[in-house]
Amino acid sequence: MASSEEDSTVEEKENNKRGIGTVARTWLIFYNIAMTTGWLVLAIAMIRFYMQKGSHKGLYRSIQKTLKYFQTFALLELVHCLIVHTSMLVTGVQVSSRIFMVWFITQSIKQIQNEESVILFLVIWTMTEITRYSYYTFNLLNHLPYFIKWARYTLFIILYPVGVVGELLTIYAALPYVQKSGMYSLRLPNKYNVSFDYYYFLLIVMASYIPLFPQLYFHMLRQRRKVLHGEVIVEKDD
Ligand SMILES: CCCCCCCCCCCCC[C@@H](O)CC(=O)SCCNC(=O)CCNC(=O)[C@H](O)C(C)(C)COP(=O)(O)OP(=O)(O)OC[C@H]1O[C@@H](n2cnc3c(N)ncnc32)[C@H](O)[C@@H]1OP(=O)(O)O
Repeated sequence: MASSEEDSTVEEKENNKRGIGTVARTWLIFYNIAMTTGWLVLAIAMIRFYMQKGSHKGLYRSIQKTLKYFQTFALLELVHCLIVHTSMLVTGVQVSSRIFMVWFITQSIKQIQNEESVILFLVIWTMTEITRYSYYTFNLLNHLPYFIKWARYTLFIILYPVGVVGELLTIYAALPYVQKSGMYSLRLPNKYNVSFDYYYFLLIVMASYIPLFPQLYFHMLRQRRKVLHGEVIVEKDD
């Protein structure tokens, strides 16, 4: 009895430290378990597909539903910024670039779905998200194994740039199809009198990785120093 009271006091103290209430904490635990499970299902589906077919061709098609579902669900992370200590700007860039890759590139341009680069970013995203969501879950439960904490704040050093390479190569592979089909583009003359060229938009998106990706990467390096080495870091307000 005494011990369970002590446990709940420790838990309350941890929650107070994070500044989140019981309802928010319960929701986050549910969300993080659901997301860990989703990305684990994706990992198993990819491994099974590759073992059965011996090729990556058709892999994206076979997992697209699960991917779309769980990556889109991650939009909720923008709402979570209101309850956890995280930057809305950093989260916004991260989530929107992923949604963009799934819906406006890979899903929209069927011809590129069998590119190796698609498998590259899918594998990298999957490894990252299984680690990240299991870290959040165990952390919220106050039972965080050190290796998960270490993996969360170390694997990204390699996974982040490799994931970016996969994404950029995929957008690059999409360019000729976008140019040829004129998809999502609006040519003049039209009744709105505006023009939009998705091909050039994609070139701008690719170029925007140059200023934006280092911000995300250095943010994670600062988080690493804070969490693994206990450094006190003063972040600028977003
Ligand atoms: C419309 C066209 C748009 C085009 C835009 C083009 C932009 C191009 C640049 C973008 C490039 C991105 C490429 C990317 O997609 C490639 C990859 O992802 S490759 C795979 C490798 N990736 C990673 O390793 C991802 C790393 N990124 C992240 O982890 C997050 O996304 C990030 C938002 C960067 C994390 O930042 P955050 O500040 O949240 O860090 P922490 O995880 O340390 O969390 C801080 C505190 O918040 C608590 N927290 C956060 N979320 C939760 C949650 N769900 N549940 C519970 N708690 C949560 C966390 O515990 C920390 O709290 P405390 O400090 O109290 O412990």
